[in-house]
Amino acid sequence: MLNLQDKDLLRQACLIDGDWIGADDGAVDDVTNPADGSVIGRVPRLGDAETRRAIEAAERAMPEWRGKTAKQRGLLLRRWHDLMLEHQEDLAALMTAEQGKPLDEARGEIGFAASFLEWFAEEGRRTYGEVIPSPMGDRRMMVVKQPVGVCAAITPWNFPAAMIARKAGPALAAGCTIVIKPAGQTPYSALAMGELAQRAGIPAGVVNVVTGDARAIGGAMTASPRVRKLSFTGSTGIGKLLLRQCADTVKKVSMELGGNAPFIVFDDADLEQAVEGAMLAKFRNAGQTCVCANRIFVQAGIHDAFVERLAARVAELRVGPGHEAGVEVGPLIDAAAADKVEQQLRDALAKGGKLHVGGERLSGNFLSPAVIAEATPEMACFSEETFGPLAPVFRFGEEAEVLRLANDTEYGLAAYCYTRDLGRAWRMSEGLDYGMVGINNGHVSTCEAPFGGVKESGLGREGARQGIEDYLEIKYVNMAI
Ligand SMILES: NC(=O)C1=CN([C@@H]2O[C@H](COP(=O)(O)OP(=O)(O)OC[C@H]3O[C@@H](n4cnc5c(N)ncnc54)[C@H](OP(=O)(O)O)[C@@H]3O)[C@@H](O)[C@H]2O)C=CC1
Ligand SMILES: O=C(O)CCCC(=O)O
Repeated sequence: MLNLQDKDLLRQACLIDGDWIGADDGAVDDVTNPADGSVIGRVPRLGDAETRRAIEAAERAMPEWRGKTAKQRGLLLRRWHDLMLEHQEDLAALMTAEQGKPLDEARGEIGFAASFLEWFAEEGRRTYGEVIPSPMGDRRMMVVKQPVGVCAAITPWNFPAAMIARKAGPALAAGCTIVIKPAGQTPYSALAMGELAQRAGIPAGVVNVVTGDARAIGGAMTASPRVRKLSFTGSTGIGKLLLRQCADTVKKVSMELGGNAPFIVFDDADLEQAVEGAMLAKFRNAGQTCVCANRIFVQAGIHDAFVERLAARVAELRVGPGHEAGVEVGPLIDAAAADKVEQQLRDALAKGGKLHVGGERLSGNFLSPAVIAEATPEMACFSEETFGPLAPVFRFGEEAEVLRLANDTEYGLAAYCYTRDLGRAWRMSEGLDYGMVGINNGHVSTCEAPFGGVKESGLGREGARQGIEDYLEIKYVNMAI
């Protein structure tokens, strides 16, 4: 099934210091296709010792890499970007095989991933310092920005390429080197990116990719005083664990963690626009994005029409293996993910939810996308991240009430609001305790904008001009003249 034009993009070894290596003890992990459980291949199961060697390689590569000009680094990043687009079809096929998302979405993600390399190739040239007006006549004071040092990145399976590019792009542009640990379910996209980084001419040791034992690799990364920054995307639980582990060496950290996005539709919203926004915000990547609409709040006056229209649109969604033409919703990443969504569905139905469409466990990891109305805050889907194709609709009355409900969560990543009242749009965007707000728009992610959350959704921002700051240290220089 996996018939790549460029067979060398299927790498089954790890990239350390420019060499493709296996585990010291030869251990490997199977990588399976979530659509049918078939084994795609095997990747090395590295641990502590190999990770420490990767960190040492990254440290050795630092002086030469940071010594290049931002423009020189940018040219190499740009070449990496071009190669990703040149190999978009193969990279998308690899991603669909290991992650399950429809091929069109996978192609889109490769473009999205490459956009971060291009953006930061350019942004690296704009890491300006400043001159401070001195309070003393014989002193000059300035601020310069310098690369933070060796970085470590731990990334999830839901966006196997974009989450790597969003970290490696700014790290490399800033003059840092990096050791990347992709999710166990989706190593091939990461290894193919490593291969393309090499072909782009990025020197050995600047980009290293290690697969294997998450605890051992994460332990080596966080314990090492050589690693000066950790950037993590994944669950809030593992994020907290890594934060604790980073405390001993006081590393800089970026954390992009879970979400529980409210999607709010007021009576005055454009119904069609709101439904289409909900389709995108809820069912993209089978509901497995951290910015997915988790709770859909609809005002009483438009509620029934919205539910009816949403259910009709959801019934049209084509579910199936991602490589089949026309498929819009692929499998969930694994059985545990599908079980979790099913549990939330059962819980909602037991507590009075009304199922309008879907909700069946099809074969394997496939679920038919579901819409439940009459959802209430007592249901698990109100407080837990669903990460799957289940859309619970909550009815509300007043603006103050929905704002309180929307903010009633420990998460604070993305929120969406549909209204044609300009004043309300401002009030809601200011009142929502979230890092990102979509107004009349169900898709906010782009390389030009700062992506990230507040509260337990994380620390720091990725993308945009802010995204490179997390990879830079500020140095203040005071000179007597
Ligand atoms: N914010 C987001 O985008 C994401 C949120 N999630 C949320 O998390 C839930 C569970 O998903 P899951 O895949 O388990 O997410 P995890 O947080 O467990 O995995 C994310 C990454 O962390 C790694 N990891 C896991 N344990 C450790 C550890 N002890 N030390 C260092 N690294 C570690 C994983 O490696 P390995 O794969 O090898 O275990 C993976 O690379 C989802 O259902 C969803 O709710 C999940 C993914 C992305
Ligand atoms: O789930 C994430 O962590 C990234 C979401 C990217 C997107 O919205 O496309």
